[in-house]
Amino acid sequence: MNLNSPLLEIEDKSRVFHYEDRYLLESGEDLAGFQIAYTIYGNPEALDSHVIWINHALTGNADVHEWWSGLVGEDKFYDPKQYKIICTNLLGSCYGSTNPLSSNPETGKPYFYQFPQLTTRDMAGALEKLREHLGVEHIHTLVGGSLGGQVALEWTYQLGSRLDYSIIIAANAKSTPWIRGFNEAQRMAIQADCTWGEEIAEAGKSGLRAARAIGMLTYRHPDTFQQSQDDMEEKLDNYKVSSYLQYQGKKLADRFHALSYWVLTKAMDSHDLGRGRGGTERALQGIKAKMLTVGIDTDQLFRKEESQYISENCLDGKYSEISSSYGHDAFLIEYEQLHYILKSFYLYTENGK
Ligand SMILES: CC(=O)SCCNC(=O)CCNC(=O)[C@H](O)C(C)(C)COP(=O)(O)OP(=O)(O)OC[C@H]1O[C@@H](n2cnc3c(N)ncnc32)[C@H](O)[C@@H]1OP(=O)(O)O
Ligand SMILES: N[C@@H](CCO)C(=O)O
Repeated sequence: MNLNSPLLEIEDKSRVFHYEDRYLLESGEDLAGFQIAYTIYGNPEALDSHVIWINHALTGNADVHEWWSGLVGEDKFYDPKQYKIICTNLLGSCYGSTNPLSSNPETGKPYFYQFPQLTTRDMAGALEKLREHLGVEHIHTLVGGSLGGQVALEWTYQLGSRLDYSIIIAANAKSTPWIRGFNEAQRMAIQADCTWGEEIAEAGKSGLRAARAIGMLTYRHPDTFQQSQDDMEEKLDNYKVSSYLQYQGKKLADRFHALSYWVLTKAMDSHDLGRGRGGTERALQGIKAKMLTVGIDTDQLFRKEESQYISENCLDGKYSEISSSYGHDAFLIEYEQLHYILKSFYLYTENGK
């Protein structure tokens, strides 16, 4: 098959996978089945050796060619003419996968606050169920950033030799007290919303605005704000950065649910590749895939040393760095550097691209 044929039909399909059995979670609780929304972008006939699986970050969705448009798309680095590109909406998120607003099959009503705790391991396990359902025997590359990187690392461990390349960007092997602290502060903002506790879809919406504003401070860097949010005129109130954070808070609260935000930040807190596996170093040594970790020099949330730690402890690990004034979110923005880093990695490992 000529994967580069101009006649090749490129499918861009959003689908939903239904897992009907009981899904046991790390907490000991379970879900009475779940669904995962996913997109397959590219050649549906592509061989398993051409499957690229990409995870989104905290508030992303399955439409990877939209939120990572600089890297995924026709004539981009991950080109659907060449690859079968799969992206899911992670379990717990509100873009089509089972989340706290989904109907609980056992009660016929939304879970709301009864939704069980998820861990990154549970989220990776759900991806594994989808892989089995799709009959994908082998994955060429698994990529993820931030929360998506944590889930990707968990799944990398579980996939063993079914995976060739794992690319973990701005993430870590175990959540730090710093990350958990910021997540707790954001959940406190949600809890302070007087609608929190009500069984309505909009519960915690104002709190979510404040939570996103706190989050933005960790996704950017002081230099980003100095460059774009400094006030030129002398003033005593109504600063530019205030309007920026208000805007960002509203923008997220208008497209996301506080209940999902709660569950996903809790999952991020739970992340620990080494739990029950003799610690992170031992778990990392058990990874079979060729590993690239990418740190960001200005990341204040997931420090670059946490990415370095992963590659240093894997049997076949390489580290690269994005230099950016943008901070943590640089992995969603600095396409040119990512292109160079990815290309170098595949060339370095010889058998890849
Ligand atoms: C359905 C979905 O949308 S989900 C999929 C998309 N989202 C994801 O995948 C999540 C990951 N993506 C992201 O987090 C972001 O999109 C990023 C990091 C890639 C880019 O962040 P942005 O918010 O676009 O960039 P930035 O921080 O520069 O802010 C720019 C926005 O703030 C506005 N803004 C900038 N300064 C100010 C200010 N002082 N006051 C008010 N608004 C301001 C800009 O007008 C712009 O608005 P817009 O988003 O409506 O165009
Ligand atoms: N900006 C990212 C969060 C951190 O990766 C998102 O909204 O998904």
